Amino acid sequence: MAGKPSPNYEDIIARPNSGAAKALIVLHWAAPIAIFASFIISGFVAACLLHRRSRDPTTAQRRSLTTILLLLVVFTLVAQACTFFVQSLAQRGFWAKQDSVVYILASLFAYGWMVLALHGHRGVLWWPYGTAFTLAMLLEIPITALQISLSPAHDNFAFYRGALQASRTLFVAILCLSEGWYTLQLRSAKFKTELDGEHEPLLANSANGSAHKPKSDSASTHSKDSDAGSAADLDSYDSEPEEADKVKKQQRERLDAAGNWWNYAKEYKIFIPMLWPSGNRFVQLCLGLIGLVLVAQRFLNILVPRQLGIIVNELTKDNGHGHLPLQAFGLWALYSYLNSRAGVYVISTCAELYIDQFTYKAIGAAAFRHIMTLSMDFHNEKNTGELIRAVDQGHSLQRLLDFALFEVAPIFIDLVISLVFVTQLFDIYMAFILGVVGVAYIWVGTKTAAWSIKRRRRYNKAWRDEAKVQNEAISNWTTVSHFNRGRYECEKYEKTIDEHTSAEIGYYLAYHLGGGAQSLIMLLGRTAAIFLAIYRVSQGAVPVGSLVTLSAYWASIEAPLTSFSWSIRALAQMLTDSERLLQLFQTKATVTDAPNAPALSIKHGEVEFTNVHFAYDPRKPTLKNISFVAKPGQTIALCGETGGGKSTILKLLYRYYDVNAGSIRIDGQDIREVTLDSLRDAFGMCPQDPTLFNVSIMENLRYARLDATDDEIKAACADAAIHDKITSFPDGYSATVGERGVKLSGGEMQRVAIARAILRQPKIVLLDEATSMIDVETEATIQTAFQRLSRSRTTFVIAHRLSTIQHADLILVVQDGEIIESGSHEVLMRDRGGKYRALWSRQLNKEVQAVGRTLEEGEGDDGNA
Ligand SMILES: Nc1ncnc2c1ncn2[C@@H]1O[C@H](COP(=O)(O)OP(=O)(O)OP(=O)(O)O)[C@@H](O)[C@H]1O
Repeated sequence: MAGKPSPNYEDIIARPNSGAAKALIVLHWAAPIAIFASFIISGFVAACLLHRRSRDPTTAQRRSLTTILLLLVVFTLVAQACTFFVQSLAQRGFWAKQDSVVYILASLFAYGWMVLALHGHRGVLWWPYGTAFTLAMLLEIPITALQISLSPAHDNFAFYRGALQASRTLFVAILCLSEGWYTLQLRSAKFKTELDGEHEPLLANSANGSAHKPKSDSASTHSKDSDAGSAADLDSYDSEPEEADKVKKQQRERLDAAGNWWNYAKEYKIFIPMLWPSGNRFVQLCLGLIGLVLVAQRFLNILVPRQLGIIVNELTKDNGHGHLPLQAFGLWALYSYLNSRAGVYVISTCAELYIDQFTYKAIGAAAFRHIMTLSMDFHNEKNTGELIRAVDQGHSLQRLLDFALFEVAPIFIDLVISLVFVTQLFDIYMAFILGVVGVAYIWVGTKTAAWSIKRRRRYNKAWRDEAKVQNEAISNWTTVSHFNRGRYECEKYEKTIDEHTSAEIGYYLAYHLGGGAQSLIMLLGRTAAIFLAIYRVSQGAVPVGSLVTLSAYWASIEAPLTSFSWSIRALAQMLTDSERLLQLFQTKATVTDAPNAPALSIKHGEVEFTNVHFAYDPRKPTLKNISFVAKPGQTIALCGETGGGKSTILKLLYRYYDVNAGSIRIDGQDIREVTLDSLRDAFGMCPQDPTLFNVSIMENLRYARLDATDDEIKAACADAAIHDKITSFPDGYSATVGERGVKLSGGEMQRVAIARAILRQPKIVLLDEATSMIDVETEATIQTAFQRLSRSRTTFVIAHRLSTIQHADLILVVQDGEIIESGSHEVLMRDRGGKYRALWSRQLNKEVQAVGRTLEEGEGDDGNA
């Protein structure tokens, strides 16, 4: 080490070689490090243990008192530093002992950090302060005792330093006591609240809703905001179920606001299987290669500037003698090449490409698979534009693995290496400058990240809103034009663009201002380090090559710090962007396979509904006590007024939803106890409003049975009375149908859907108003195909046109979620007061009136003629 020994060592302390003096040196080095480490570690532990930042009414007062006392501590340190400075000016040859300087500088750093941390958030996490103050008091007392006992007599400067040291110990003791007092106060307040709670009724959310109301505003603030495992959690147990989600959301927001990254990041473990290539040897090899390159880079970062210093030292030694340091230069050239983008970096950048592609596929495929397995309730609520953007933004997680392994880990290693290297090159003061610059740089980076994350969230929301408005207007263009709302939609869209751009500016301003502040810190640090290096060279303490090495090495110091701060911001951005993807993955399908469920086996096709109850919304029952048996091969018709629950019966049979009570069995097997795939494979469904993919008609038809031949598809189309129509299109079966089939008429779409059902040759047929948009003449043709399709297959038909279901084996009349009549057409028609008979007569009346009107119009025309 190149440190200069103290010229007047005895001036500073008496008995320099005594055990007491040695103990003081050890305490000087250890105390600030231990105090700072205890503060950081207990902060980390508190965050992991879900301790919340306290925002109770005493926080402001407690924070002010702690700040004042901490500033007094800082003042004593600054004053002590001044005594050394003034003494070095006043007494020639006086040089402060290194351990005393390190003690003062490092303590300044530790207490200064605590003051800043105290004002970083609205709330304060007090636990780390309590730990650090207790430790500080335990260490400052022996330091004070040793310092005073070792002070030389009649030395004014030593006397002042002793007095300052003693006052600092006093301030730290007051800090300790005040922490203890406030903690006890809070404990007793909390205890009192709990006791009061015992007098409240057990059913907190009683009918009048007043039982759980806080007694006063301050009590409410206290219960919500006090620390660890606090009343916020209790609130969530006591609230109404629908409130629970809201409370959870608020809790999460508080965790965000508290900066509790550990808990926030823990939810992301869901993505680990997508990021870690457990089954892919090649990608694992790529990861291994990157690891090797990282180790090599750590060495090269030091070897290149060190070699330059060696060249300079050789040149200055033999200045003007024509000696060329060829070997040193050759090594420098080799190290520089290896450390360049043409060297070992090529390996890591190529390997990264494969890792990125792996994660891209893993995340994209998993998200898509998850969306496809979600149940109908999710798909009814979803917004397609938002969903697609959530998956897109979720891809930023791709960088997460690179980030964790190849950026964060090397940064810490680089920082430790650089501290050791500059200490070895110069002295502990250089390492101190580096440490302060590093911590200040990272601190500003962290603050900027926290500052910009809120803006980033707003920016993301504005971006999604813009996509949502755009998507809705474009996909509902017909409705927009029906109501001539083009201008209204344009204005609405422009507003969302304005919100998006203003949120974008807010975010990027925060981002760039933070970057500027960090650059300034780096510049100041560099200036201080170079100045110290020049000073040490001018003193002859180190060779000039060390200055050159430091100058060249500074880039290697800056790089990890810059990427650390970038990485924090990138992590914040990645996590924010992927929040929605996380929510998506956390959404569970409500209809799933039971564990080890067998496949459905259909021998006869008997379907039995037993006391089925169901509601989309628990407040309004949709189906009540539905029971019937469909014998194998029978056709069951469902009719009744609109909204009665007919389609819901088919949806339950298809297991779009699970029944709330009762059961549905096929050949004696409860449909909840067989696999969904095997169940749905058994059905051929013709929905009320079929939709088609924007591909050719042929491809749309083949979707029903992927291995169907062209001839089979054409035969099915002929049965569904659509073959001739398709061949009349200019492109025939190759014609594309437009988005969701808009190029086909409603009747044509229905016939394509019928052809699909015929092609599928299912075991059970479900026809939900399959011919509602088809004219009577064509329907008669299709009926023959239906009869063929439903022969020896259990068939369910929903139809409003009763003539189409009169031959059904069993007709169920559904009204307000109940089966009010059942039987064959003949049986139901016999009941004079029955609903079915009434429906028939109403429909017949309508048809007679229509025929009458047609005849009248015909006669009128004849008369006119
Ligand atoms: N996804 C849903 N969420 C909430 N309520 C729904 C949903 N689907 C249908 N409903 C409601 O359930 C009730 C029954 O609807 P369903 O579609 O089964 O009636 P339906 O008898 O088939 O009517 P229609 O003859 O008009 O097709 C209606 O009141 C409807 O508004």
